Amino acid sequence: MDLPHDAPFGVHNLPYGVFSTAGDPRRRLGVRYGDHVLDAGAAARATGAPADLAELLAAPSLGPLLAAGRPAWTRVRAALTSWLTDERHRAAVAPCLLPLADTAPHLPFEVADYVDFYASEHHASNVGRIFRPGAEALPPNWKHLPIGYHGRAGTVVVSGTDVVRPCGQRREPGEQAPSYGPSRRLDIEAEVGFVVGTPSAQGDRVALAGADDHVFGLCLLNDWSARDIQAWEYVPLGPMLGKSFATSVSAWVTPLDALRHARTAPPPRDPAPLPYLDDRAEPVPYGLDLALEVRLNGHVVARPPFATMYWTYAQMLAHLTVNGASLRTGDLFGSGTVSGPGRDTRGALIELTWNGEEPLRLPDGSGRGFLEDGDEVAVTATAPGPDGIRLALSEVRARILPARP
Ligand SMILES: O=C(O)/C=C/C(=O)CC(=O)CC(=O)O
Ligand SMILES: [Ca+2]
Ligand SMILES: [Mg+2]
Repeated sequence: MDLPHDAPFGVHNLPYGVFSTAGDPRRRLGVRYGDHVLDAGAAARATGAPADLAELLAAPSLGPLLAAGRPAWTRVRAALTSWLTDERHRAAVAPCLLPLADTAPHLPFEVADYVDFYASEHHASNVGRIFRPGAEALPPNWKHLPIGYHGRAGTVVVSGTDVVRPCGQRREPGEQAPSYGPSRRLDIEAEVGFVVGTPSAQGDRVALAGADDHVFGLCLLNDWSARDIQAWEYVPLGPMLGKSFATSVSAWVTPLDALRHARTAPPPRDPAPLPYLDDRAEPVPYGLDLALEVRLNGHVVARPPFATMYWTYAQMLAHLTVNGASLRTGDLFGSGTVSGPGRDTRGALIELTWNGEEPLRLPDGSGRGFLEDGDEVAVTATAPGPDGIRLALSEVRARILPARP
């Protein structure tokens, strides 16, 4: 099957996922190729791939490939490229390409630990002003370390899974006591999620230059946030039930190897961070020029630029492990909401509508401060590829269902 050279999910991209079909409910590893999915295990068998590669690709999850480490990632990617482009393999591989529309996506890997950072200066400043009026927009530690919190790995769901409006305690301004009920301020957070492959030993630290030995790739992530539950519960220990009810990730994980052309210098840091976070002398820049788009009911409401993120994934990983905490295969860390400087580049409704005070107008004439039942949110992104082409990151999309009675 031939795809144009500049296809967004063409041979320069090759994101990984797990799928099944109506006719075959077994979970299988797939590689997205245009509007098709390559059944990777079947392709390995059809092409007579080396036994170790074939075994990694025959797994029902990305886990074994993630754990196999960077040399295996490189070999598998080279093999996939050759199977999809080399005349010798095309006839054998053709039956392994299934229409994407005939496949059902599953969570591509078992999420081990989930951490969410807070790495956009614009986002942190905006929510600081909203949540803490009268105080400094950024807390005093913000420019010295990538702030984050440990989230709930078990509620990470794959794109397309509906999200039920959470219930919880909330206290609105002016109310004396909290009440229990459905969140009235249900929000999105458009983020990039980084997937850890190679584990690290407890006690070890991962230096900036080690990040690419551990990080396999990335997905798009929506950290659903119930702002009313959050605001009441999170002082002083941080997010809990306001964010733990669901976090959505895209079905396809883009390998870091596909994003070589998206590498860019992060913004200048002032003050200079401590040496373990100081990336000024690093040979490769760890910033990534990803252009995100957020759609609400099909209508673009924001275009957040990932290149403006203050902290990079290498700094987040260095910070995560600087106390000797170990990494496990399948660890997922979110960048934090991606917001740029402009109003229409903000990755959360709380910023786009300034806490609901300035509702968005949708083309159907309705307004939105926060999400309504039935709303559908999709986050997509593109990145520079070779020869000026743009690669696509797979979308993360979900619809809001009413709270359970
Ligand atoms: O500043 C606060 O009090 C709250 C911030 C957030 O809710 C953002 C968060 O979860 C981290 C992020 O996505 O940037
Ligand atoms: Ca978040
Ligand atoms: Mg969440």
